[in-house]
Amino acid sequence: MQLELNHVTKTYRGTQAVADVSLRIGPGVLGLLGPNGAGKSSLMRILSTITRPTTGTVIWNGTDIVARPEPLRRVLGYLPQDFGVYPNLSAGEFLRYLAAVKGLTSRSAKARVDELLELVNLTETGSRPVGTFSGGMRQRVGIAQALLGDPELLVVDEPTVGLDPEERMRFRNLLGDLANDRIVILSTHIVSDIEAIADDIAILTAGELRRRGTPEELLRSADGLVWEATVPVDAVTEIRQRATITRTVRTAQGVRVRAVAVTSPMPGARPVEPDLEDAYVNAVHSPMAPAGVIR
Ligand SMILES: Nc1ncnc2c1ncn2[C@@H]1O[C@H](COP(=O)(O)OP(=O)(O)OP(=O)(O)O)[C@@H](O)[C@H]1O
Repeated sequence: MQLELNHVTKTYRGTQAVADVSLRIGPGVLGLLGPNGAGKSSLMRILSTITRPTTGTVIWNGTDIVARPEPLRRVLGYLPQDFGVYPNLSAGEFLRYLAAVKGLTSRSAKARVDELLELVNLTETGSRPVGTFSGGMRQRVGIAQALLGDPELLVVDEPTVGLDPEERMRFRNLLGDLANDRIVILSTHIVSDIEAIADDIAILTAGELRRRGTPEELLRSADGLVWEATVPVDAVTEIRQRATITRTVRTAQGVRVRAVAVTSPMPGARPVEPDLEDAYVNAVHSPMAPAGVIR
């Protein structure tokens, strides 16, 4: 099971959304992390064969998905960012409808839908229309529809947008559990969405792959670059001009500032261990790192 992107670019009428991205992806969770507009959705639409790359190739188990999309489509589950539901149908009705569209027989569709409703914890919603569901419940319907065909490749685009913290956590756990024997690609701009479940992280910004590695490798890439100091409130604006601030906490003594910089960016700063948020901010804001892509 391997997905391979070779020098993939995507240009929309003059806007370069994806710039020369090469990646080899195997089983497990790949967290695709990047700010808004980084090109995550464009890349995911390419992987889902919804759109074609402008240049470059995408190879699924040896087959070029642009020339022959069918082998990948048969094993693909996709949850797009703008996933829509038929609001008057119940979760079961909606999923059985999609199963029929996918070509499942009504008997196997019923069994599969019941199994998936159980998996995403929506069995109890009965005949309640999906239109009355919370954001988190709708996203769980979205994941269930992506899993209808028991996909080998599951692509989920910013699935935690609009979820409350508890729903977000449940959703993350569900995705982590699903990754055992398939490739799960999850895009987000929130580091904590992937921190606990991704064993592989790719950071994209302005269409470029800035870093690729395990969480440990990414942490190491920010070693020696993270500083903390408590400073007067009015010093923060000036520090911001010299360093990328990743966190500020008000304390009785002033503001505790955490910042990423090559050298100490403020008086009295002490170096601290980077966390993944620091490593992400460093990857996005620093010029292309000397090491470039980690692997
Ligand atoms: N269909 C399109 N036509 C023209 N420009 C597009 C189209 N889709 C995306 N873009 C542009 O390509 C760039 C990358 O967008 P993309 O949606 O892939 O990024 P993203 O990382 O998913 O961001 P977001 O989280 O905001 O969706 C942006 O500048 C966007 O405006």
